[in-house]
Amino acid sequence: MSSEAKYTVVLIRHGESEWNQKNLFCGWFDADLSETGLKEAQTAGKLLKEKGFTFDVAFTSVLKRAIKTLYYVQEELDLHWIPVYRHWRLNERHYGGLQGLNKSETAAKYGEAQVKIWRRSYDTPPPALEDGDERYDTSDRKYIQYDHVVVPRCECLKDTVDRFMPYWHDVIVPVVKAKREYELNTDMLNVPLTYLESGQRVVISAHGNSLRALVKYLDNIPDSEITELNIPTAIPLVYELDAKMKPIRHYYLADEETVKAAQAKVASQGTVKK
Ligand SMILES: O=C(OP(=O)(O)O)[C@H](O)COP(=O)(O)O
Repeated sequence: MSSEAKYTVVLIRHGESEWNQKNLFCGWFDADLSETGLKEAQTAGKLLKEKGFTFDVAFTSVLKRAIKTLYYVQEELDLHWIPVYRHWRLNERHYGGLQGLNKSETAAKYGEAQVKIWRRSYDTPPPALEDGDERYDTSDRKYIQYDHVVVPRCECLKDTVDRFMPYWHDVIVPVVKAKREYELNTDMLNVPLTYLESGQRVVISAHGNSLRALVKYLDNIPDSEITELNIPTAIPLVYELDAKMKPIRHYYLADEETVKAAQAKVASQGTVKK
């Protein structure tokens, strides 16, 4: 850790899901990990262990591909006991009317440029789901615990930023700082204070676009440049932060060539297969 760095937060996109494998837009659909994804998650855990990482607290979404990835990381680190907080605010961006469509076929139908706008632009949402569409399920038990409807009809990255960042500021940051006195936002999480005293080393297991939302904020990436950011599956991304939670540096736990190839693979999912 560099000398001015005070905190470390590790981000990890889940391992390959069954829908990643089929190249389908997934979003809030609760796809499972593929066999490959499961192994990727185990490898990520082994790597974290080998590099000497450990965690006090973990955060994840309410989608099983992220929850299971976190579990396999915990398994490798023998950290089954740490508190794990799951929240819909860490979910993947909601892909609306694109959910379940094949990305290459969509590129063949609407053009690669349009698919890139849908996948990577900051504020252009995909088509919205309409009432009666079975993909718009507001009765899902994962979400009915809240006193207002949280299931979106679609989300652009800006929408994802808008619902992820309050959770970062109000829940994750105080836990990272192990601050004992802060305003609990009970709508989002009721963290017992006893956990806060030791809760400094945090791992966040989430999704390609929910992590793009966080990385955009942390690295202050302009809207026009976020289009080029792709986050590969299951390669831990380490952020070292100063006392004010400003990033000092970040790095993937893999060599540059491996990361670039994995990022290019993600980017190419939206191209027409020749
Ligand atoms: O559900 C998805 O993300 P996830 O696999 O990280 O959960 C999306 O289908 C990722 O697709 P994208 O890389 O085209 O934005």
